[in-house]
Amino acid sequence: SRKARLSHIPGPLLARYTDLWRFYHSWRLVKNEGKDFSGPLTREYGDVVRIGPNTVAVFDPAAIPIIYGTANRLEKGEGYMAFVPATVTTSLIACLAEEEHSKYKKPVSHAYSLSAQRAYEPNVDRVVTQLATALTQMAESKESTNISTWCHYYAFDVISELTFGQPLGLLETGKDIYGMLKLQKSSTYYAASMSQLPWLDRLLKRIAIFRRKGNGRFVEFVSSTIHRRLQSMPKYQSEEPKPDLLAHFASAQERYPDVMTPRQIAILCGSNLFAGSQSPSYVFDKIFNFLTTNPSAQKTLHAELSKAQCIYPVSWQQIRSLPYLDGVIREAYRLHNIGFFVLERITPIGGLELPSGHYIPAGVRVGTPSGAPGFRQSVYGSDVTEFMPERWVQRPGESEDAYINRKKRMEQSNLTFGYGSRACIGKNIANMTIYKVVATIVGLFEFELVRKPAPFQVNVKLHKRQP
Ligand code: HEM
Repeated sequence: SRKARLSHIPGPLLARYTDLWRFYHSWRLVKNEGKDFSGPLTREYGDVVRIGPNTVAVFDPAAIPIIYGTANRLEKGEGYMAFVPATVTTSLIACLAEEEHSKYKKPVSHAYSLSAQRAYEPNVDRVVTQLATALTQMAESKESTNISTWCHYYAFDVISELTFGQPLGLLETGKDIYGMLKLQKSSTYYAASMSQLPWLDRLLKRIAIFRRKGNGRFVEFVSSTIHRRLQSMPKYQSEEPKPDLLAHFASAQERYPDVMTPRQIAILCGSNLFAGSQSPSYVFDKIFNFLTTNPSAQKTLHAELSKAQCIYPVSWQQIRSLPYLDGVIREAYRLHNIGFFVLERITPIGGLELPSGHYIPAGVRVGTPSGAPGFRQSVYGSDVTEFMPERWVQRPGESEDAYINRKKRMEQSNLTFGYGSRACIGKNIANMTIYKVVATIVGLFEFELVRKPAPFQVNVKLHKRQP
C-alpha cells in the first residue's frame, strides 16, 4: 500500500494519513509569511520528511540537482494546476509533462534572455520615472504614504509595460483601479492551499462560479490591448531588437504557427502579469520594511550609490554589481519566500535515490519548498532569520578565495527562482526591474518610518535628497 511504501520516511503522524496536514500548514504559512518553517520540521524529522500520504519534502540542498536537474527531467505534480485558472492548461508554469513544456517554452525563451532584455530598458525607465514623480509629489505635500503599496503598483505597471508595451495605469491614477492587489492576495491563499489538495481544486473549478475568467474589466483591458497591438505590430526581422515581450511572441508566430496561436499569446501575457508582479511585490515589501527600520542601512546604500555617481533613473549597467545593493536584494529574495508549496515533481519509474541515501519509490510527489534552502543554518549561519545584506559582501579580513567559496555555497543553497528547465523564465527581467527601482528611489529619497511596519504596510514620510 502507499502508506507502507513510504513508511521509512519520518514525518508528522497525521501527514501519513491525510493531505489535510499540509493543506492547513500551507495556508497558515501564507498568513505568517517569511517565517522559517523548515527549521522546526528538520530538527524534528531530519532532511527528508513525509508531509502527506504520498508526498515527501526534501530539505537537503544537495538534492536540488537530483530532483530538478536536466539529467532526470522529472515531471511536475498536479499541485501546479492550482496556480492557473480553470480554462488555462498551456501556461508554462502548469505544463506538467516535460515534453509539453519544451514545446511551449521554445518559441518564447529568447524573449526573456539578457540580450533581448537590453531593448526593454527604456520601458523600465519610463515606469521608474513615473513612480519617482508620484513620490516627489508626496514628498512635497509632506503626506505619509505606504511605500509597499506604491512598489506593488510599480510591480504591476512595469511588468505590464514590458509584456505588452503599456502600463496598467496604477501609478498614474495612484489607485488599484482593477482590484488586482486584492485579487492577488486571495489567489495566493487559494493556490497555496489548493495545491495541497489537487482533487478539491479540480472539483471547485468545475463549479460555474470558479470558472469565471476573474476580474472582467482587467481581462477586457488586457485582451483589447493585446488585440490592438497585434493589429498594428510592424513586421520584425527575427534578429532585430524588439520593444517588449509581445513583439517577440508575435514574431514567433511565423515560425511556430501551431503553438503561438492568439489564445496562447494571451495566456502567456496574462500569466506574465500575475507571475511577474506577485513575487516582486513581496520582495519590495521586505526591502522597504528593512530599509525604513534600519536608517543606517539606508545611509550605507545611499553612500554606495553616491560613490558610483549614479544618474537617476539609474542604468542597469551602472548598478548591477554594487555589492551592498546586491546584498539588500539577495536578502529580500532569500527571505520573502512564501508558502509551503514544495516545487513538486513526480519520482520516475524505478524511483529516486537521494544524496542522503533515502530511496523514494516511483510515483511519489517529491520536492523542496522554494523558501527552505535559504533558511539553512549550516550554510547561512545561526542568524538565518535576520535580514543582513552584509552576508553577501566580502568580510574584512576574508580572503578572496574564502569569500568566493562562501558565496558559492549560499548560491547553491537557494531555490528562490527554482532550478533546471522549469526555473523562473523571468529572472533576468525581475533582476533588472527590481535593482533599478530600488537604487533609483533610495538615491532620490530618504524614508522616515511613521509607524511600526506590518506586512504590506510600510508607512513612511518621504524626504527628497539634495542632488
Ligand atoms: C522576485 C521575482 C521572482 C521570483 C522569486 C520568481 C520565482 C519563480 C519560481 C520559484 C518559479 C517556479 C519554479 C518551479 O516551478 O520549479 C517561477 C516560474 C515562473 N516565473 Fe518567476 N519569479 C519572479 C519573477 C518573475 C517575473 C518578473 C516573471 C515574468 C517576466 C516571471 C515569470 C515566470 C514564469 C512564466 C514561470 C514559469 C516558467 C516555466 O515553467 O517555464 N517570474 N518563478
